[in-house]
Amino acid sequence: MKQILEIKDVSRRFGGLQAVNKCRFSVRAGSITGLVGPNGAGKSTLFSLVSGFVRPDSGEVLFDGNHIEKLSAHDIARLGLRRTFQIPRELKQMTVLENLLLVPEGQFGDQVRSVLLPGKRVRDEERINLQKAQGVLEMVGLGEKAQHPAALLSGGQKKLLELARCLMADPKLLLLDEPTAGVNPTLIRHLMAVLRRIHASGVTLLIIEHNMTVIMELCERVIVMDRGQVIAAGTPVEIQSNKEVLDAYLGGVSA
Ligand SMILES: Nc1ncnc2c1ncn2[C@@H]1O[C@H](COP(=O)(O)OP(=O)(O)OP(=O)(O)O)[C@@H](O)[C@H]1O
Repeated sequence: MKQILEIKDVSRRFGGLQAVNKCRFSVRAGSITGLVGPNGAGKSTLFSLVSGFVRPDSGEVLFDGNHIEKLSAHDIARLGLRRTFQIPRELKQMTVLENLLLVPEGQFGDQVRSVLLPGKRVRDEERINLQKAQGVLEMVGLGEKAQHPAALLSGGQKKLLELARCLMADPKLLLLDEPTAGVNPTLIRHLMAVLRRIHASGVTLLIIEHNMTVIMELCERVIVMDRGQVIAAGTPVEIQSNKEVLDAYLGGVSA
């Protein structure tokens, strides 16, 4: 069983607070894995450590067998590991489609050599990216909104746009930070269908989520963190009846 992500004894301290403490787990390639835990457990910090936005104090992170713990966020993203944030970061002044067209890298049109290359090559690339963006917007269900200003999307639609922006980069692994937070129940069903579609297209998903219905329905395996550490891992059913997990959520006061 190939592991696409291996987190080995990763730690990070903020002043006096040990936010992540020798955290250790793996994510199987091709899986949908959940990452859960009470508020402040260190889940988002762990995402930042894995995606290069925050540097670990110690420990190793391997993506597709390669060490990435010292790489920049930009380089990690280029390898095919992308993340979303709890609060989407769309470019508000642009249309939904323009938000996607900004993502592809190394476009001939962006480079000095485009001046030297035949215009057809630039136009061909623009046409390919446009087709890709339209396909991605259809996939997430935003096809009708392509020409809308991103600022006018609902909270749930902004989450879909952020997903779409990630998909433009052809990720192998997507880290999703609370994709359903602030999303209305109807759109949550749609979002879950979209996540299944993304997964079926070959992308591995690691999802931080407080909505247990989403975790139970989507994930084959769940990792539970508390106080910066992994305290349990297993199937959603196993996790639900795990005493340590119940204690962590209830603040250690369960019977
Ligand atoms: N940049 C930072 N500076 C100082 N403390 C931080 C920083 N980032 C996170 N923390 C602290 O680290 C701890 C873990 O936070 P983190 O956001 O990773 O938890 P979480 O499990 O994602 O929580 P939630 O489910 O509420 O989002 C918290 O106590 C938080 O206040």
